[in-house]
Amino acid sequence: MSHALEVRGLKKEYKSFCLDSISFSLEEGTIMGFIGPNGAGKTTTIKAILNQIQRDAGVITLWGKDNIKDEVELKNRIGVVQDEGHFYGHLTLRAMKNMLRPFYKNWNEKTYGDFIREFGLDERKKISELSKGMRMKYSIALALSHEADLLIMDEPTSGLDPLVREELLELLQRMIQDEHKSVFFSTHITSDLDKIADYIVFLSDGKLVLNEQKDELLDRHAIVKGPAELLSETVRPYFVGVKQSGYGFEGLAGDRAAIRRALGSGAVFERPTVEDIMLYYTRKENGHAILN
Ligand SMILES: Nc1ncnc2c1ncn2[C@@H]1O[C@H](COP(=O)(O)OP(=O)(O)OP(=O)(O)O)[C@@H](O)[C@H]1O
Repeated sequence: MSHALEVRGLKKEYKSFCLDSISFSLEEGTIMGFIGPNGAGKTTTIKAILNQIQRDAGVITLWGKDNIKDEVELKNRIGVVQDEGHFYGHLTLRAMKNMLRPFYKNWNEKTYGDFIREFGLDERKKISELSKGMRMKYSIALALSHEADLLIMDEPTSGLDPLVREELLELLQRMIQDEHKSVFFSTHITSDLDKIADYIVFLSDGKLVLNEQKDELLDRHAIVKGPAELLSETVRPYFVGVKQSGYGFEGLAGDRAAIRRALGSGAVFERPTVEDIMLYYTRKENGHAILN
């Protein structure tokens, strides 16, 4: 299996934050969701991959090529969507597109036009006149119009209405039907990942907490509900975190088979969502694994 992206030992230190030697890789033909609470280091990682910030240590390769040394060649193969969007506000959408177009070897004007129509964008408008969602759509239209092999997107679905969000997710799934295309995107909308992600990378406070195939991650864990008396000192270590109420407890266990054996039929076992995983692990990382 070849890798579209490999990040090895990436470090970046700011005054009050440290991206702590993180490593992960993205296989061609797959979608990787990049999650973590505010300030976890997702944007910092994405900026390092795109060589927009200087890293302190580590190696980043795309299809085996160095992201700095081979930057010019690689840029043609990457579609980027970032919140900031490096656009000039005083230009119209058409003028901005005409300015960017010559930088891409495989620019496809028809694909671009189709997206502009599909997203209901008016090319005569100035960039500064766009709403947040429209700006995101414009950014996505540009990123998808030069036959990129890898999309790197920082919260692309934030600001999109539910219908367009759904369309984008479908589009990403269609894109990876071509087994050489891949998608890496950060999001806080974890339900998007339940729908389309193949892999999940989870950062918290600059540290890599989870890096796993989504289905394995969800199969391995279990949401467990039961009466308070079941939650003995012997079973507590099985849990990533537990919430207690007057009626009983709910917790996330990291080993579904083991917790089933330990608790037997007295408890209910459910498949977690990506959101459950993220919430429980975030609390654990913050030292709040047990909530009363
Ligand atoms: N230029 C900078 N100078 C100093 N600190 C920075 C700089 N850029 C980011 N940071 C800090 O790095 C940390 C990680 O920020 P980052 O934007 O990567 O997080 P994130 O996971 O993308 O968060 P969010 O979900 O809120 O977008 C934060 O504590 C932030 O304040």
